[in-house]
This record gives sequence, C-alpha cells and structure tokens, in this order.
Amino acid sequence: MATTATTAPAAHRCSYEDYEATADWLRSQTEQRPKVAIICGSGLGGLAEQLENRVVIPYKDIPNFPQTTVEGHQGQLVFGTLEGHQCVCMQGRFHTYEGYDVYKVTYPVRVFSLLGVRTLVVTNAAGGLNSSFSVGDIMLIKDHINMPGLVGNNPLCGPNDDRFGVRFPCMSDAYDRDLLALAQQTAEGQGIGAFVHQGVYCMVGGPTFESIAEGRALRTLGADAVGMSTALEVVVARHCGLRVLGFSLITNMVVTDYDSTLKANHAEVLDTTLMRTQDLQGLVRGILAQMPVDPEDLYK
Ligand SMILES: O=P(O)(O)O[C@@H]1C[C@H](O)[C@@H](CO)O1
Ligand SMILES: Nc1nc2[nH]cnc2c(=O)[nH]1
Repeated sequence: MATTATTAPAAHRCSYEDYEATADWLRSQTEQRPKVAIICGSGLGGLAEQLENRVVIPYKDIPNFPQTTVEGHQGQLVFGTLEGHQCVCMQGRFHTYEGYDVYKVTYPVRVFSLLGVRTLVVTNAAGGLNSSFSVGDIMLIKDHINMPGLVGNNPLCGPNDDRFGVRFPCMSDAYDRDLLALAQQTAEGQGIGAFVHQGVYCMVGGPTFESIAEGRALRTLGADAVGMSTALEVVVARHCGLRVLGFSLITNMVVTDYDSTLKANHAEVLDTTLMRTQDLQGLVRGILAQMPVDPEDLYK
C-alpha cells in the first residue's frame, strides 16, 4: 500500500535512542555543554567563526547526522562561547529539497535539546514579499506559515514521544516575544533599526523559486518573506520546549510583476549574505550579550 507523508513508515522516523546515541557521542567529543544552539542559513555560517574556544565536528563524523549538499552550507557543528554563552552552531542546515525527510531535516534540534540547549536561534536567507522591504533588510521572524506542515508533512507526524513534548503543541507563541523585543531594541541601539523589520516567514518546499502567481498568493496569505527552511526546525524546537529567536535576511525580492525581467537565483542569494553578514552577526552578538546565561532568569 502506498504511504503518504502523514503516515511515513517508522523506518523513516528516528527513535529516541537514535537521538540519544548522537547526543552521547557529541558529549564524548567535547566537555562543552551548550545552552544556545544557532542554525546558520545559506551564506550565514560566518557567525560560527565568531565563537571562542571552538571545537569543530564535521557532520560526516557524527552518528546519524545527514550531510549538507548545498553551496553556502559548510557541514559542521561548531561548539564554543559567544558573549558568555556556551553555544553550538550548525554551519549548514538540511532541507527537504535535498531529499531529506522532515524527520532528518529536524534531527539536530532534538539532539540539541538532549544536550541541554534551551534557546534556539535560527537564521535563513529569504525572498522578500512585503513591498516595503528591500534587498539586504533583516526580518525578525514574529510568526511563520509552515506550508509543508499545513499539508501534512510535519516532523511531529507519527506516534508522539512524550519524552520530547505533547501530542498537540501550540504554535501561536512559537517565536519568543521577549527575545523578539530584545532583538528589536538591540537593533535600534546598534543604529540598524532602519533596515530591521518584523514579519511573517513562509516556508515552502523548494528548490524552485516562486512563480509570479505563487509569490502573489503567498503575499495574499500574509507572508512577508519566503524561504525553504526554518519552520520545521522551529516546530520541533517548540515541541521540546526551546525558546526560539529567528532572523531572515532578505536576499532578493520575490518577483510578483509580469513586467519584471528579474530572475531569482542562488548566486544572488549568496552575494547578498556577504553584504549583510557582519550586521547580522553584530545583531546576534548584541542580543546574546544582553540575554541572561540562564534562560530561567530572562527578564526577571
Ligand atoms: O538555509 P536557507 O533557508 O537560508 O537557504 C535558502 C533557501 C534555499 O536553501 C536557498 C535558496 O537560495 O537559500
Ligand atoms: N522560496 C524562496 N527561498 C529563498 N531563499 C532566498 N530567496 C528565496 C526566495 O526568493 N524564495
């Protein structure tokens, strides 16, 4: 009998023991015990270079880890300290368009949770849909539209493992409002508020960029930016109780006009990340510098 995304065969899902085996192996490679995980988007891996006392572990050496296949994603975990926080950075993430299922794409998030991570910072490169945005703007993600999840391709499909979280997790609070406010305030303090906005990120499957009709439809749905990642990771992070802070770098404007001759392409995406990577790194550092090391102390 044919299987659908909602009834993925158990073999495609990962067991608690798989996640634990990976977490145990990572613990055996470093004494660092990160509380913050950072997933770096396309061309945005430079943030991991900022860590002090770095321990670098290639994905190919990590049990059960997938490999990155996309240009701009290096394929290694970097442990280290940033602004006083013990962090683990994914220099390269996984996407469903690479052929990975939603369980593999989100595999690292549950491993991070088992390692003791409490806060997840996600970054991505995205196409701008909001006509007031410009290329090079930074969007603080205040909400998402999880397009794969809405049609049943959700990493929480299948039997629920209560050791991670509840069967029906809430997503109306997916992006931590206190961290969002701190990010906005930090951006203003750093004098970059003019190109930092808040907005809704829509995840689509890719790897095609949007047709004009698709771009228009997503804008009508309420998306301010569109990309091919992040929402699945955030769903799994919220399921296991992590706080989430998300950033989209607007690397191109989605074409929504039949008279336009612009054509989205990955080279342009990577070029724009070069232009803004320092600002984004500075912003993340500025936020971490003001964030209490113990998340329980946040805003006490
Ligand atoms: O990993 P992210 O979401 O930053 O990567 C975006 C989406 C595609 O992977 C790629 C398209 O250029 O950039
Ligand atoms: N889907 C999608 N992903 C992107 N990632 C960077 N730019 C884009 C875009 O225009 N569309």
